Amino acid sequence: MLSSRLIGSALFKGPTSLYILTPLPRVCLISTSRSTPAAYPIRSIHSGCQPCRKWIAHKPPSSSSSQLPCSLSTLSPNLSQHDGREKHLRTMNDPVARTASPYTDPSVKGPRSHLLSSQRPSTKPSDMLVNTVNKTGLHPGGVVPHQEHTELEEELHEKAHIDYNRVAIIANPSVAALYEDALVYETGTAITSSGALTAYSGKKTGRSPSDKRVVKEPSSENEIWWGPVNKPMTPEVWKINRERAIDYLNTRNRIYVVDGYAGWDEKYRIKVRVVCARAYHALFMRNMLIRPAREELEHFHPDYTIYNAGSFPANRYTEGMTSGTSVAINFAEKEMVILGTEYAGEMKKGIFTVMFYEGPVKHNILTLHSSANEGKDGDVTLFFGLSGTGKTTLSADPNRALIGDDEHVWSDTGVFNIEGGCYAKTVGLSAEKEPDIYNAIKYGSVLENVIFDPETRIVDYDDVTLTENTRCAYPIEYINNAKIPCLSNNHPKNIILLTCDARGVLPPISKLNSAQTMFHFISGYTSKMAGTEDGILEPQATFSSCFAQPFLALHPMRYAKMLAQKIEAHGANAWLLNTGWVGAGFSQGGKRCPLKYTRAILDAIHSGELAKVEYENYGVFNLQVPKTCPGVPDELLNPQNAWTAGADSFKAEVTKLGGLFLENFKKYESEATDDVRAAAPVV
Ligand SMILES: Nc1ncnc2c1ncn2[C@@H]1O[C@H](COP(=O)(O)OP(=O)(O)O)[C@@H](O)[C@H]1O
Ligand SMILES: C=C(OP(=O)(O)O)C(=O)O
Repeated sequence: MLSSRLIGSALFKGPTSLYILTPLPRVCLISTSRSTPAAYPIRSIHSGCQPCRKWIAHKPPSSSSSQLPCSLSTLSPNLSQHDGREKHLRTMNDPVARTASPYTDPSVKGPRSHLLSSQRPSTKPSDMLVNTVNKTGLHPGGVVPHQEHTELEEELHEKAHIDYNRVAIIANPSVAALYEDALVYETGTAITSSGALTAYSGKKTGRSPSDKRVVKEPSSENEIWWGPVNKPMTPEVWKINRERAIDYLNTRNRIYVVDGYAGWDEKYRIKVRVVCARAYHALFMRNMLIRPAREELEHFHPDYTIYNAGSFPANRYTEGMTSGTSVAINFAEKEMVILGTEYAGEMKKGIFTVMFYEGPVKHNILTLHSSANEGKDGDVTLFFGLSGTGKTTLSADPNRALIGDDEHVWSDTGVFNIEGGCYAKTVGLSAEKEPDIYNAIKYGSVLENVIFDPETRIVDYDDVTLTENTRCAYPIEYINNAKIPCLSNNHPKNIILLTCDARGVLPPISKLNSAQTMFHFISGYTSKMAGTEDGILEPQATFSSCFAQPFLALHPMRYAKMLAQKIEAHGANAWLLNTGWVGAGFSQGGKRCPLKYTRAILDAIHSGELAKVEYENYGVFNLQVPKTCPGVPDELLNPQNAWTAGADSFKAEVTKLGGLFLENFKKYESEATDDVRAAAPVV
């Protein structure tokens, strides 16, 4: 029978855990997995119960269940009859393999096992409970007066005053453990029919660029591109916000730590630690960072740390705060603090900004807001583009190996991905149109803000009730033809500047000369699509230099000049590809260029066929437009021929857009060369 204090009304087992439902409104979660390096402290989930803070140690498979803390054998006499299953639980691997070195040997100890003390605490049940005091019926676990800490815990305590005696620090947990915690503690989480965890990010369902701040401090002050993208924060305000975030984390019963790398090239990668309050955020970053081998987690000391206290607001009365949201980066302290937004994309884009700073400043390498893939003969294509222009969709190509979907670096030896995962938009997703992405949404993936059927848990990807910006984050190896490690030693052969022109006047594809490439890279024109940024509800013309303005740490011309040098040195072909509206604009009854045509254009670029066809000049923008392209109707290729909303409106729209380009370029004109200035539209 169950121990009288823990007698429960029901008992069920998950893959790594034993749940004891007690008559009180509480659930006790006892990890039974001794193969999972991130073993949990035994603690009750409801807020009032003092945790039993002994770890379940990793035992060799031969050890009997009686050696488990709290003696599972006395809790359930039937357990011994399930030896086979127990053995399976003990040896079960984390189903989402670590990219670098899949962890297959259960005797390999994870970071949890690395206690600072030479003596591991006893796991004998009698010893385990002896040290607890003040046990009551309400708090049967009592209080543990003393405990030892892992290296990781000591580091968090020292650097950030994380109260490791009160808060359970769950370091690098398994996917299963994160699922369980998210489901138990976080409103709006569920498992969908395909096995993904779906989470709700609360009020903020997109990034908050106007709440981003960079700490103004001597080491980086002269490098940063100060202005609306990088608004300064004083070191004093930084301290206040950081303390507020840490105070919040210290009020939690459990916090999560995820360690990983940013950058697949070992020479340039940075070590990142995420400290957060939500299991959903931990799983998101586990997917998005490069997952280190288990042994590398043993003594992982981060270069950069993110403190994500997104469920707690910034104090609006703190100097310089314009809302309850604050996303702040400190390049001197190498830290990032998030308050007042639970949108997970802030973390990945924060690390991206770090790479936009560290890449050029420290290593003279070029950080790119682009996806990348590689053909069978090793030819690399980069797809630059702002949010929603098609980086993720178009880089997932059954004929080409995926290097990455969003963030890359062009170094002197080739191209490497910064991330270990992809963050795909799921609005309108279907198995037919985007099979690679659709099939990647499975166990281990994190869906964000989607709507699902309460009975079947089938997701309706067309339902935008919570946001247009529904997303899924999955490890890159979930894409079948991902190239792992995600890098190429070849320099790009094709550079594709993606734009999503909601006016419908830019051609679906144009060939660019090098001056035009620089002009369009510096301009970074697209229509901002609804959703990804807070407050954008319909397409809006925007110019975002280097197709990455919200993430740039340095002046755009620094990146542009580096790109010009690289294109010249390596002789890449460049193209402007409009994935936006054809036939007419968004408001005039046009439609988005069907994906099949965009894909046909890319196939023709990669096969070399498009380079061989006849071209014509497209006025105002002076772009070279192909007259034909295999798999695409001829009339679609020239917007003037495709236009259905009347010749006058076409002329007006082209002229208007040309004017917007000219107006925007004024701020870069003084630094541009004559040929780049001459590549501007003529209106
Ligand atoms: N012709 C097209 N090319 C690319 N994407 C398209 C096209 N038509 C519609 N889309 C949709 O636009 C969105 C592009 O988003 P995504 O690929 O995630 O962009 P990014 O990675 O650049 O943010 C996807 O939802 C995709 O299905
Ligand atoms: C996650 C983002 O990037 P993208 O939309 O390009 O995937 C974002 O801009 O918030």
